[in-house]
Amino acid sequence: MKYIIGIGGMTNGGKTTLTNRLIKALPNCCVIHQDDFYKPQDQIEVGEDGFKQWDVLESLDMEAMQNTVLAWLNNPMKFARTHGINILPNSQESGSNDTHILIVEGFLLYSYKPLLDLYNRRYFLTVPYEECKRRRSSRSYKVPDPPGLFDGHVWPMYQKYRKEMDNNNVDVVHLDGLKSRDELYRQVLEDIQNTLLNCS
Ligand SMILES: Nc1ncnc2c1ncn2[C@@H]1O[C@H](COP(=O)(O)OP(=O)(O)OP(=O)(O)O)[C@@H](O)[C@H]1O
Ligand SMILES: NC(=O)c1ccc[n+]([C@@H]2O[C@H](CO)[C@@H](O)[C@H]2O)c1
Repeated sequence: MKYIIGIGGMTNGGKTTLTNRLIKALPNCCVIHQDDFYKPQDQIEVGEDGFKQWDVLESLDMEAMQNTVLAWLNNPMKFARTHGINILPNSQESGSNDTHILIVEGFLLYSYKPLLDLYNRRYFLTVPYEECKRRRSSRSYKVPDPPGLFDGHVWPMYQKYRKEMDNNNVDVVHLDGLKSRDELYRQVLEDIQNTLLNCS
């Protein structure tokens, strides 16, 4: 069986941290990071607000990301091999040989319709505004945030896409990013294991 798990949510919600723990624990598990599909910097438009529009869907090559997901679906073993992932089961559970899991991690996962129905489970990590801003201020992205980006672009775009997701009633499991890394890991691992049981 093949399962696709979405680890979505706001910037600095803790998606990458959680994902890195999960891939170590799950059998035959591959990962796709949405950030790897950013268009080249010179193709990121400057908005009316004067900021480069890093936090809009158009800045990502979502077709390329979709094709990567489809490549995994078509042949998870080959995908794992070509991405340097050890495909031997790292779990002692019986049957894990037939279980293939793909984790897709990113901040705008559920705003791209063509992929929406492919997820077996969609998680959504959030933290309050102040905590998000605090965590973001200590991060350094490939392109550093210019002054004012968080309040002028990042947060308004989060609110816009979040509203759309809520209005479209996208079925997500909300996760409280203020919980400890261990607690989140235990909660999601258990929930994924239940999802595997229920889907099989
Ligand atoms: N549960 C947690 N509690 C406290 N801090 C956390 C937790 N999870 C992650 N962090 C910290 O928050 C910051 C952001 O974490 P992480 O990179 O996992 O977020 P992200 O959602 O992947 O962000 P982005 O999408 O912007 O790359 C990091 O400094 C990380 O160490
Ligand atoms: N990965 C990048 O190239 C990049 C460059 C500039 C800004 N970002 C930020 O990454 C977050 C998503 O993980 C978004 O909030 C972007 O602002 C990423």
